[in-house]
Amino acid sequence: MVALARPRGPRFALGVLAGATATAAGVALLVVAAWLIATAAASLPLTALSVAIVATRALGVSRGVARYLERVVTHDAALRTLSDVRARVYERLAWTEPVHRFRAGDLVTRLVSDTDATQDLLVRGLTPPLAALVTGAGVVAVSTALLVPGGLLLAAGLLLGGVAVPLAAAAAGRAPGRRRTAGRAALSTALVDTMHGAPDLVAYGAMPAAIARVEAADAELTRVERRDAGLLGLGAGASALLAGLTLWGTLLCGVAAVQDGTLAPVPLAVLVLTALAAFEIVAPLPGAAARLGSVRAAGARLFDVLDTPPALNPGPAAPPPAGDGLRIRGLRVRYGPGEPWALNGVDLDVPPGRRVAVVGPSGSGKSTLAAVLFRFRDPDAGTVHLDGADVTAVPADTVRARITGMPQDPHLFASTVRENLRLARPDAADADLRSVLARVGLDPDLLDTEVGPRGARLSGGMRRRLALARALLVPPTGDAGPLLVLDEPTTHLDPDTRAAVLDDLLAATAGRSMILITHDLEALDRMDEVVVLVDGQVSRRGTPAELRDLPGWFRNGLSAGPQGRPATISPGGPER
Ligand SMILES: Nc1ncnc2c1ncn2[C@@H]1O[C@H](COP(=O)(O)OP(=O)(O)OP(=O)(O)O)[C@@H](O)[C@H]1O
Repeated sequence: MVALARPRGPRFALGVLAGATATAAGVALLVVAAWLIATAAASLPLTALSVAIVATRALGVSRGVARYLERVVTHDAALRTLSDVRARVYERLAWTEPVHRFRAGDLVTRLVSDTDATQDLLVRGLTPPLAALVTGAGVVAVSTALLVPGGLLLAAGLLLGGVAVPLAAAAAGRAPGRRRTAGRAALSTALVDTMHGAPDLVAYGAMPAAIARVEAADAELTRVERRDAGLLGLGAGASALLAGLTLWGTLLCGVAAVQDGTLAPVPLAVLVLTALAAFEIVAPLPGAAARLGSVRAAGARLFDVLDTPPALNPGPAAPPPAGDGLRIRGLRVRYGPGEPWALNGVDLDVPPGRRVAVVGPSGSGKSTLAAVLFRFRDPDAGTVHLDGADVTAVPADTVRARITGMPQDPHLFASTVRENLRLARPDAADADLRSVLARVGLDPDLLDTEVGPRGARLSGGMRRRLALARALLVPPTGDAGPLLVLDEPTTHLDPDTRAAVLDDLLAATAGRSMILITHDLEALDRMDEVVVLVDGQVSRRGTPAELRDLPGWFRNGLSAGPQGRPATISPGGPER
């Protein structure tokens, strides 16, 4: 984690310097004040003390200025590091795989709290110990110069308060820190799951159990936090005890030295107040050390996201040449080593302007094909060429500009219809937005309507149509436009709406290259080709009319109708 802050090294060094200056100024202020009071007590003329008086004022001011500078510089460096870390995490998430691997609430915690822990480490765990080291050495040197046993006593006190107590606090805080980080993740996972699934939980009467889970996670976190606070209190108490013991020890040593005549009375006051001030240097360390356990646990969770192997290779920055559409050969994909092939040797051609329907039973690999085309995953074997260029060899965003559409579960953002549409084309004029809404059968006057979280204020049909409108809005890049990949655009719609949406969709996309993944077999007459996928392999391909005459899943599905369509089919059966 510290390595992440390396680019901000000079700023952190300046922060350490400013922190050390602030602490040194605080100690020096007390030392000079002690000398001033003790010397003034000896009734010297006040003018002889003018330098010390000015020094006291200067130290008082410079202490505040240096502390301010330290806070500004270290927080600035830490926040810049944090934004670098966040950018890396978001970039990693854009490669999609962690999104599928982690639960939503857990991922939110990793993104927010665990990333924030980096700041905790840099601001509290890095700068204060280094500043303490620099100032502590200086203070011990001054004390030793005044009285060797006093200096040694102070060194021992500072080592105990600045090293032994923080080490003990770090050891004692390791397990609670881990539990605290895990507890925070458990609470937000339970909360987000409950909020997302609230309608279903209410419908099945499972809400009280879900709330009980949230309460249990909350109670566990509170318990751990309370123990954490106790630990912090113990650390602060131990520091105060050590400070008191060192002060008394120094005083006794100093008084003995004054009686022996080896130390004058004025340096005695300086020595004792130096010891008192010196513990300001190590005071923040036990608290910071006790937090190291949770910082380490948060760092491990953060690197869990950053180290998740990507499902695709981002590719170098070079645009693909314009050309002959999509050409897939021998495509094989699986979701993990040893898992069955979701796609197992698929060939598919979609020349510009051609419309291909991909159908097949549930789990046959249709959405996996869409995921490869949207560049959410890379092929494990085989090739996908778009206009002559291998899609894995060009940046994912370049491919997504030429292959666009609607994933199986499109997301609507809690904003207006206009803003949801502009996601696809930020510079689209209202006239374009109205026209695309009309094309998918939505009222063009809806532009300013708030759709609610995940489009909750729209009907299911309207949500689907809005997502379709967004897919259709992507600017065309050639005559046939970008290849449109629509993954079940009519799912969740009632049969009448489904037919109407498909009709509107096919009319609105006339002349455009398209892959339509669907379970609506009746409406495919306007498609140029139908490809039937079964168990990740192409079992039949042809025009809708040809397939209607061939035995197999397509003909069975058509005769069974929308309600009776077979969900699965045996892999080796004669009806493939
Ligand atoms: N994220 C994932 N992790 C692991 N396996 C997955 C994942 N997504 C899909 N699969 C598996 O890959 C296979 C193909 O799934 P896919 O979603 O592509 O099928 P589909 O034809 O789109 O199904 P449906 O018509 O039900 O949407 C299935 O066996 C499925 O269990």
